[in-house]
Amino acid sequence: MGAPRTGHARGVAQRSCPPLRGRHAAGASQRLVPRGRHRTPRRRGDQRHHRRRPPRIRRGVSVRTHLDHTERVRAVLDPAFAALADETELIAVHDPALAGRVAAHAVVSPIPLPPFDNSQMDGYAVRVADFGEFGPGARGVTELRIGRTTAAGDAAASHEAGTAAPIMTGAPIPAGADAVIPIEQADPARFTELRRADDPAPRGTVRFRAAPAPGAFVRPRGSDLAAGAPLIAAGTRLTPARIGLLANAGVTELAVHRRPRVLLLSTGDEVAAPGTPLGPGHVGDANTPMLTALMTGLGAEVSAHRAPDLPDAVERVLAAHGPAADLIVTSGGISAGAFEVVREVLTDHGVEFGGIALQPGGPQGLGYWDPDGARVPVLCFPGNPVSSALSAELFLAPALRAAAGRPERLPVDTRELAHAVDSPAQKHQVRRGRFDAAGRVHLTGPSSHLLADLAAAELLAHIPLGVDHLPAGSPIEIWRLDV
Ligand SMILES: Nc1nc2c(c(=O)[nH]1)N[C@H]1C(S)=C(S)[C@@H](COP(=O)(O)OP(=O)(O)OC[C@H]3O[C@@H](n4cnc5c(N)ncnc54)[C@H](O)[C@@H]3O)O[C@H]1N2
Ligand code: MOO
Repeated sequence: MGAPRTGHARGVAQRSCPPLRGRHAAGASQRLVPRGRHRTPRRRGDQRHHRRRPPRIRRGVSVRTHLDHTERVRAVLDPAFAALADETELIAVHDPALAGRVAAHAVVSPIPLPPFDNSQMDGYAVRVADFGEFGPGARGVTELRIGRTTAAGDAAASHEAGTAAPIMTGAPIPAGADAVIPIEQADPARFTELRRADDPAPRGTVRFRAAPAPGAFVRPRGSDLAAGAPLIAAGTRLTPARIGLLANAGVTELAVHRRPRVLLLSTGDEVAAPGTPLGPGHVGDANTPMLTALMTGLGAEVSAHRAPDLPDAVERVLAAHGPAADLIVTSGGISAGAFEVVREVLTDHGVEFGGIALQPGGPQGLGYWDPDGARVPVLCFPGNPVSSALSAELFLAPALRAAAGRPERLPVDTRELAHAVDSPAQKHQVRRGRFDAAGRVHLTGPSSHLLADLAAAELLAHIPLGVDHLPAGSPIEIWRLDV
């Protein structure tokens, strides 16, 4: 479904960003209200119906929808992240640093998995033919001499006809045996004679009440993966199971994509460094560790810096750390105040700033920092912590997830609102909330300083552009934070 278009004529980064492509990465939010529902004539006093108002977007003030902005951000970030695939590094499969990285190439298995036929159970390896007239599955007592024991780690033995050879889980099936009977199904149901290769010959017998099917409890060579079959495809994220699989197949190191390097710059005279006592008018720096955690968790390598509201200080951080970055992310200093240092400095570099029809996250900046032809993508987020966090989730996280081989979006669902809610019709509002015992959605306040509510949130709820009221019981699209 398409986004409601706002018909803006000017916009953020129109000149400095590549042309739009047909992405609708955030388009799911537009499914919030069922199609046509708002077209049904509303009866007076019908409280179950939401109110949809035509969005009022002020012309000429660079306002665009969050979907428009998403497309523009992706047009900047996707090529930058795609270029990282050209640079690879080798990481040992047993190095914990491999977790979450992205394989640069496809890898095929040099061996079959498992590499040899082996037992799925502790029990006796047998030949089905030794069960004579009873045949597979038939009942009747068969007594066999006890053969030599094979344990996990032993080389495959040779099976002597007419014996039941003790075998442990994972041990190679002796050549000639074709089934395993679990010890619980033997009589006696415990090992009475365990003689390994170099021990004296085993003695005694064991009885079975049923003949096994050929292949019973045998894990055949190659039954997990054939030799030459793909272990992982190029672009695959290294999950724990994939790392285990590579190691199981004997792969010792792997070429992975280089991680995106992000320069994070948090600005504000009031933003206190960690560990410093809060002076008057100061606030603890929430955004630096919050955005660092988000980006690191999505596979980026973050170099975080703080600068006061002084253009020279911002320029210094950019000059020192910008050239090594694949992306520059800033927090704060971009709205309408008198000391908007990020906006001031980066406008001079060609980054464009404007308003998005989104709350929180209205002010945004997008473009490139390009002092010496470096052309480093720049994303500027507003300083309010919830605005910064949601901007990162809406605009940056999907691109990082795509680069990291993950699903781009948080899990999406539609739930019932537990209470009525109002929203500014001229903005797409992203609210935070929790589920009640019945799975209905309770929203917390809309303000972008409510970080404690975000920290406790189980969901982000979307109230689309044009909707100014949703009655209790309305379906509402949510993005799950609790999974
Ligand atoms: N006249 C207008 N004023 C504002 C508008 C507007 O359109 N017209 N937009 C408002 C909106 S919406 C937002 S969001 C903020 C964004 O402002 P900035 O990006 O310039 O951010 P700052 O002013 O630097 O900070 C805003 C707020 O956030 C706190 N902050 C900043 N950095 C951090 C940090 N690292 N950790 C914790 N808290 C931080 C800062 O102290 C401010 O309270 O502008 C509105 N104003
Ligand atoms: O956009 Mo601001 O983020 O609403 O508070």
